[in-house]
Amino acid sequence: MTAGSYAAKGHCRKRQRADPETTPGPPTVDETDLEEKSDPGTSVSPEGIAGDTAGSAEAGHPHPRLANLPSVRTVIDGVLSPELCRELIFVFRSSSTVGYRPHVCSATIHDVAATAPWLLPPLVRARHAVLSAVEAAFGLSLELAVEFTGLIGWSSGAALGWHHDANREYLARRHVSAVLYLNNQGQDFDTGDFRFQDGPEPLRIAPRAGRLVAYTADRRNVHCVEEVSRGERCTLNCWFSLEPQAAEDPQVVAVEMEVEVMREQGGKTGREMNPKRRLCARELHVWCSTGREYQVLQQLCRNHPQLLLPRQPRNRPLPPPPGSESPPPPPSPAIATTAAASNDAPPVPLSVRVLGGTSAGPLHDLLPLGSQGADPANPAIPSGPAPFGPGAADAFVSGGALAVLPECWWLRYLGRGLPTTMYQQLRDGGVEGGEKRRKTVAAGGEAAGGGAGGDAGGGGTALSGGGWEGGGEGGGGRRNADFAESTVYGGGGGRGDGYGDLRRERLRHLGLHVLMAPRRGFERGEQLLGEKRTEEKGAEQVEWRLGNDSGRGVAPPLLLWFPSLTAALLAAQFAWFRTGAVRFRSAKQLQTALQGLPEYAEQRMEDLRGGLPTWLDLGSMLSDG
Ligand SMILES: O=C(O)CCC(=O)C(=O)O
Ligand SMILES: [Fe+2]
Repeated sequence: MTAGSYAAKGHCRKRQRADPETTPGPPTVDETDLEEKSDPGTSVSPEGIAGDTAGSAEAGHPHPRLANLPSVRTVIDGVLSPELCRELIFVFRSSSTVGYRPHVCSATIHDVAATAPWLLPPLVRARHAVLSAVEAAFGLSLELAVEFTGLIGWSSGAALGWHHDANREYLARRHVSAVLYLNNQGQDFDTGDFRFQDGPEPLRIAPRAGRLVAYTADRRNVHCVEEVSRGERCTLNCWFSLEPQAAEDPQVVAVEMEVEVMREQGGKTGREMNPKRRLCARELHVWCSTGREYQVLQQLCRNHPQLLLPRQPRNRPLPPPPGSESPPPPPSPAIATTAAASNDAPPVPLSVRVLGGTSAGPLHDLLPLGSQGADPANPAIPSGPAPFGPGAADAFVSGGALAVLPECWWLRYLGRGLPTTMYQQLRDGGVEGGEKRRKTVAAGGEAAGGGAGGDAGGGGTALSGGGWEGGGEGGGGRRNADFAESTVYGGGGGRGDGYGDLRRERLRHLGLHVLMAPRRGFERGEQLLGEKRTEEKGAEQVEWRLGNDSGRGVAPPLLLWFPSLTAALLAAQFAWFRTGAVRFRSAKQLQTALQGLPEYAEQRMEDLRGGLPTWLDLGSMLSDG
C-alpha cells in the first residue's frame, strides 16, 4: 500500500473536545441544514436488530475513544489494486439494486451473499484491506468492528448534501467511515468530488481507483458528494464501530437465529414475518459461508442443536443432533399445522448444514445450457454440467427447444431479489417497472404458455421480462433479427419485486435484450416462433408464438440461455470485467467473452470454501466450548 498523496495525518486535526458530552457541535454546522443520511444497508440494519446500541451515544458526538485522535480524517492511495477495484465493480453490477436514494444503486455485502455467494471473496478481501488501513491510520488496531459493507454506484444526477455519517439514531454506532473509490473521475465518470465542509486540507477529494478517504463518522467530519454529471462513480463504503456487537455479520446471523427459532417453535411463518427478517432467514446459509462468525455459530449450535441437522420433513422426528445423548423432542403439533397450512409458503431452508453444500453448489447452473445430457424424463430440460464454449449455444439451439431449468437450489437466492421495505416503491408501482408492468405478465403468460403464469415465482412473473423489454419496436422479422444480434434469454428468476427490472435495465445498457421464458411454456420440440407486442393502457402486452413447424418461424440462430436474469447479468458483467466490452454486438461476442467464467467461478468457489468452517471445525468448537 502506498501512503497517500495527501495523507492527512497530523495536520488534519480538527476540533478537539475534552468532553464530547458537553461540548457543543462545531459552529460551522447547522444541524438543521444537514441532510439526513439514508442508509443503503437498511435491508440489514433493521430497527430492533439485536445489539443495536444506538441509544448509547447522542448522534454526532464523537465516541470518547475518538475524541483525542491526532487526526480525524485521512486519505490514502493504493489501498486496493486496480484489478481488485475492477472486480468489485463487476461484483457490484452483478448484485446491485435500486432504492436507497435517487440515481444510486447499491449492493450490500448481504445482497452479494444473497445474489451469488461465490462473489463474496473479493468483497471480503477488500473489506479486510480497508479495515486494516483504517485501523492503522487512526491507531485503532483490532478495535474496530465492520458495521456495514456495501458497494455503491452513483450515476449521473446522484449527489449527497452536507451531512455527517452518524446523523440518525440508529447510525450512532457508526464511529469511523471509509469510502474506497473503485474508478476514476474524468475517465469513468465526471464530477462527483467528495468534500469536507471545513477543517484541515484537503477539503476536496477527487475519486481515483484505489483511493481511500476515511474519517470519524461524527459531526467533526461534515461532508458531501457533488453531483455526478456523467458515467457511474463506484465506491466501496464501510462503516466501523467501536462496539463489537455492532458487527454486521453476527447481527444478520442473530436475527436469523431468532427467525429460525420462531419457525421451529411453530410461530410466525415466513410470510407473516417482517420481510426484512424473511430476507435474513434466507441469508443465514450464504452468510455463514463467509466463515467469519464462529462464535455466533457456536452459540447457535449450542442453543439450537437441531439447526445443525439437514431439514427434515416436518412430520418425521428429527434424528438426534451430533454428540447429543437425548433425542430432541418430536415436532410440536403447532409445527405440523403450520406446515400443512403453508402450501403457498415454500419452506425456507434453514438448516445450517445446507449451507456448505449450498454455497459450494453447482456452478454450472449459472452457465448457459447446452443440449447434451438432457434429462430423459423431460427431454426439453437439459441437465448436468452445461457444455460451455464455442458451439455450445448452437448445439442448444439446434436441439429445437427452449429449455427452462426446473427448480434449482439457487432460485432461492437468485432472481427473487430482496424483499425489503426499502424497495416497497417498486412493488407498489411507484416507480417505472413496478406493478403496472407486472400485470402484463400474467396476460403474456397465458398467451404464451397455457398456464405458465400460475407458477409462482417462476413462469408467470418471469414473463414480465418480456413486458418490460422491447419498447415496441418492429414486428416478427425485426424481432428475429434481434434474436440473431443480441438476445440473451433468462428465465426462472424474478418474483415481481422490482429487482428484475433493474437487472434487465442494466443488461439493456449493455445492449442485451432479455426475454424471460415461462417455466412450462414450451413443449418438447417447440420453438419460439415469434412474439407480438402491443401497448395497452401504457403497459406492454407480450404474446409468444410457439410451435414446432420450423418452416413457420425462424428459430433464434444463436442463443445464450441463462437460467435467470441474475445469472445473465452476472455473466454479462463478467464479460465486461474480463474484456472491457461495454456493449455486445452479438450473442457470439458475449459467448466468447464468457470463456473464462467457469474457471473464474470455480476459483472463487475455492476461495469461499477455503473460508468455510468445516463440520470438523464446528464439532471441535462445540466440544471446546
Ligand atoms: O461516496 C462518497 O464519496 C461519500 C459517500 C457518503 O458520504 C456517504 O455515503 O455517507
Ligand atoms: Fe457520508
